[in-house]
Amino acid sequence: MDISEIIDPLNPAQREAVTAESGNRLVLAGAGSGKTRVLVHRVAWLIRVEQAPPWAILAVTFTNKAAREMKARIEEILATPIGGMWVGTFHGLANRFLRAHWQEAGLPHSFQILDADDQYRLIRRTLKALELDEARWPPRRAMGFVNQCKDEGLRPRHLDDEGDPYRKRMIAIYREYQSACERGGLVDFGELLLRAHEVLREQAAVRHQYQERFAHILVDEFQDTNAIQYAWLRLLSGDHDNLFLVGDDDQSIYGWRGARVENIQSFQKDYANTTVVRLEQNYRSTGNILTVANALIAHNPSRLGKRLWTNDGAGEPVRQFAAFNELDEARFVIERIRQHIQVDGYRRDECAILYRTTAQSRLFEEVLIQAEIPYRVYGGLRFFERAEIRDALAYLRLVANPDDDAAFERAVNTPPRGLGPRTLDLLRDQARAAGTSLWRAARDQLEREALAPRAAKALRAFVALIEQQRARSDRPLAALAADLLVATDLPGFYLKGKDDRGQDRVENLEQLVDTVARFEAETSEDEGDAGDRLASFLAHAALEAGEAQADPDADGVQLMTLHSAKGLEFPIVFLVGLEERLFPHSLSLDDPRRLEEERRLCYVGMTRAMHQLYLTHAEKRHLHGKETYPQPSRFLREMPTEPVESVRGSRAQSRPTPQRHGQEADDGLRLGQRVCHPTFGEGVVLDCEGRGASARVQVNFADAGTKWLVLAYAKLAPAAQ
Ligand SMILES: Nc1ncnc2c1ncn2[C@@H]1O[C@H](COP(=O)(O)OP(=O)(O)OP(=O)(O)O)[C@@H](O)[C@H]1O
Ligand SMILES: [Mg+2]
Repeated sequence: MDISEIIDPLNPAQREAVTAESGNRLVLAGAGSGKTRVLVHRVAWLIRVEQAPPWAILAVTFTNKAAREMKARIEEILATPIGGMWVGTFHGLANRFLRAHWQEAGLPHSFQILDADDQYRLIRRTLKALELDEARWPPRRAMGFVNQCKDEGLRPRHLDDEGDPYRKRMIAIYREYQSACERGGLVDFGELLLRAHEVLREQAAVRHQYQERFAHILVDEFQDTNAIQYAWLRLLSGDHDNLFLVGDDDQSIYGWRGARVENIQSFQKDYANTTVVRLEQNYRSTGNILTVANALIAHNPSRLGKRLWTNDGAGEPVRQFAAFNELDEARFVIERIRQHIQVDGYRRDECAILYRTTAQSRLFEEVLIQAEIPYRVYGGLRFFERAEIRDALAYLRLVANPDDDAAFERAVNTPPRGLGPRTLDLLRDQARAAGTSLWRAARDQLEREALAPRAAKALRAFVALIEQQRARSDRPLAALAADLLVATDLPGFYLKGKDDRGQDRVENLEQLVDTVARFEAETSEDEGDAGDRLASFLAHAALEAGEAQADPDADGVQLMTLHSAKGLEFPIVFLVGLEERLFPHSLSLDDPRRLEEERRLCYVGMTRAMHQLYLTHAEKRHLHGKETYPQPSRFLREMPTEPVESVRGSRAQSRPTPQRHGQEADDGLRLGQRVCHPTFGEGVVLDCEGRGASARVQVNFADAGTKWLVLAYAKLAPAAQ
């Protein structure tokens, strides 16, 4: 048996983890130390050497993309397909489980997954049904409450209002929302996990079946599991001591969404016989990048403690750039990317721009478009989230399950059918009173001829459209999707629309038909039983909505939030917007625990870089519609000065007259002179450039940090010496 492919690419510590005998293992190790590699090779080892059948292995990844990559990599090592192995995200796996056990779970055969947007709408409808004012009971807060309860495994019946009227109301909203979900056969993301957990907990036969089946359970990014996910793992594993978990407490960045880094400690307590494996050699980043990242994360007090080292050289210094505004920042970044591509020979997709908030991508996109450099954005508006795609999906969902109220609401007047708000309100009232879906209420109203003739005609046409499509459910899915586009005339509606993206939207709709066809071709062998391919496509759409772009192969500069960069690596990384209130985010400033999480997020961002890391911030930025003068991020101050080098980049590009550096400014200010600014207080002149109206000075203010100011507006006065 040839095992060299499995163990040769590993160092001794990794090898030990990969070839370990059965028993619980926790691989606790820093960024880039090969945790994901160990997991992949472990699966290959189990199949090749321990002769574990693929179907006896369950592997959990953090994204669907990571799951696909893991599967591909294992198949490459083993040179054989591994169909039958369960590999996916917790949500994807819970979905798979519930599709197989819908009866035990008390769900309809073709239950529909609600994504975050649908969930939000349903919460709003719930508030309306309860006659609660959104201003007093913000739907986002209610949604957060529901999701948090589900992540902790709590149903309304488990909750006690503790005499608190606010909490009491939230529980009432949760209860009402949940019954609306039950009526429509709808399952939100939290419900997938909770429901799967309940089935395993309460139905011994099912539990035993899976405990027997999964001889090996492996989890990547364990530090970001929440309470219900951990409980789920415990049930699946039973007392088989077959958990192989890898994680890094310094990279726990989803606490705000219920992830519990404490699960790492709980695991060691709950399973006393766990062997902990540590990996300390980093294979990803240069010495300089590691030095700076290690120094930053050392500012977090509560760590399990580990240090990373590398055999590679120190490499380039980490480079820091202070832009004078966000446009200057974007131009600097794009200019550097151009150099790395043209001079150093990097590919575009080897350069990544990472930011804290999605809104930051827009300016980078504009500058990239101007520079004619292709790019791709992760985590922007993804294919399955676009309005036109959601409209088309709403029809598909009604075909799968007409009781899906969220889909009904979306489809019934898109394109407009002349159904007025009064008719719709009437349907909602009827549905609520009778405890049924909007679809049933609509049919009932039509049967009883209770509607005004115009409304009745419009509604009848809508019901007939859906029923006709339902009657022919044996077509291939792509044919169904194409027929629906014709029957609804969504393309015509968008072409006639006022917004100038009509053509774009029509192309997206056409792409949906292709996507459906591809899905069907790819899954026909895998999910054979799915008498319900449509339901499984819709689940796929809902689960994928969180990630992947339409064209995964495009070679473009990569733009993404720090959160979605988790687990990835790029030769060149730009970590941008390192400013107080942006990063760390203003919402985290008052809470030490959230501040630590922001620091971990910064650490995650830095440790994505292999060869070169840039850290940038702007001295002036439009934020929430206001012009602000942010302080550089505290994270910059927490980094050592040594392998960090300040660069003066392409300022020339955004500055009219770059000549005359470092001399005397037009109105006689000297380098090194102390000056006073009405807002920023006292500082020292560091640099001057330009003449006349465009003359600028760089001042290091004692309280406000270093800034470039236009002399004509700056109202600088010489400070008393
Ligand atoms: N023993 C090794 N020899 C050479 N390269 C390695 C070795 N182990 C890991 N690598 C490489 O180092 C990089 C980081 O590995 P990997 O992504 O598995 O780390 P990780 O610990 O999962 O990182 P993260 O914490 O960011 O998820 C990858 O490019 C991987 O191929
Ligand atoms: Mg990893």
